[in-house]
Amino acid sequence: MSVSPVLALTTGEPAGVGPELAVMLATEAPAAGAADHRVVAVGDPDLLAERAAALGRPLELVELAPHEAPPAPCPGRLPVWPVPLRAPCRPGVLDTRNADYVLETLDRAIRGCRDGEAAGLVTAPLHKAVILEAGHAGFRGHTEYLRDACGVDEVVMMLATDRALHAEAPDWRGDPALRVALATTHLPLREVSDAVTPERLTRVLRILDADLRRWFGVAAPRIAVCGLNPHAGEGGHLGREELEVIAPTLARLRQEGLTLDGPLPADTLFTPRHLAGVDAVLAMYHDQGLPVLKYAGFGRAANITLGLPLVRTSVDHGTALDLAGRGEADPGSLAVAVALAADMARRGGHA
Ligand SMILES: NC(=O)c1ccc[n+]([C@@H]2O[C@H](COP(=O)([O-])OP(=O)(O)OC[C@H]3O[C@@H](n4cnc5c(N)ncnc54)[C@H](O)[C@@H]3O)[C@@H](O)[C@H]2O)c1
Ligand SMILES: N[C@H](C(=O)O)[C@H](O)COP(=O)(O)O
Repeated sequence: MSVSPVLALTTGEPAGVGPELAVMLATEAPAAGAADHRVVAVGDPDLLAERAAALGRPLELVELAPHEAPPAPCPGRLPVWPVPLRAPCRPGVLDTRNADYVLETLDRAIRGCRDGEAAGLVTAPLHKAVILEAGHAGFRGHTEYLRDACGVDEVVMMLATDRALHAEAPDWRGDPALRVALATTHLPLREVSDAVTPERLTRVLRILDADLRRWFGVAAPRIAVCGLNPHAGEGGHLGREELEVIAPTLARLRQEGLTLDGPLPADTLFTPRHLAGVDAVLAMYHDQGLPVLKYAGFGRAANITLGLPLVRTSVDHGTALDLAGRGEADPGSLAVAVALAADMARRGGHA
């Protein structure tokens, strides 16, 4: 009999919606047919109790000692790996004193995955600017932090709509399936062109191909690759990255056996005819790919970090400071992120 995987859920920026989304998830009955798993929140128990009270949701918080097994899942009960806040927190009000708290929750969860306490990591949103303003120069996001913490050279950010999570369901009638991976992640636009190198594209596409097989059960991935420039460079008249970098790299990788379309003009790639039969799209930069994905499935999509030695998923949204503490944020993406992490853990995680 398979044991239900334990997932560590970091509750993210304490002034954002993360803590209350964790409360919502813990107090709602799982959807029929939902994957079997046990969630352990990583954060300040008093903060979670406060948000549960504000939402009027009774919640029993069970503080776990290191390596203590969480109890069986039960709506209204939330096991916690406790990490204390550094300063009192009001919803919607950022405080640089809590930046180290956010990073400590992540470190605790990473340690838990490495030590076999958890089979995967799910992250609620953090606020990048407050971490930078607290003095963590160079901080870019969870994705890059996990890359460095795990000591790997490259990771790939991919967001997927929940249709993609049910690829095996032939009667699905929901949003179109879409998986969008990024060649570059949190970079100012003026640095993107220099970052699109043959070396980076090669690493990213190899990881994407391998992890679609490993985590998503895609036997022979077909990946559509965007150009960088309008009309994929218009034959070199609107930029030469397609001719000099992207196309030659794709040609080399095809010889390795990867199935790659492109480079294709990004404006028409995201249309049903071009997406038919495609398992993932590789966009060259953040706002080339993610607006399309979020238009198709905001609130029903998850963010996955590929290329790590551990399972990591996240929500498709940020800290939503404007909604924090009001109980109005949609927990849909967090539910998808948790279900996907459980699925990935079953396919090949650690614990
Ligand atoms: N996974 C993550 O950690 C993650 C993801 C995206 C953004 N961020 C960070 O979050 C911070 C704020 O970013 P932003 O303002 O660009 O994006 P945001 O997603 O926080 O907010 C954008 C809009 O979406 C709405 N929204 C967000 N989540 C929602 C939810 N669950 N239900 C209903 N509406 C929701 C907000 O109210 C807002 O109107 C930034 O620091 C950003 O870097 C973190
Ligand atoms: N780029 C992501 C998004 O727009 O949803 C987001 O900022 C998350 O990044 P990390 O998971 O790296 O924090």
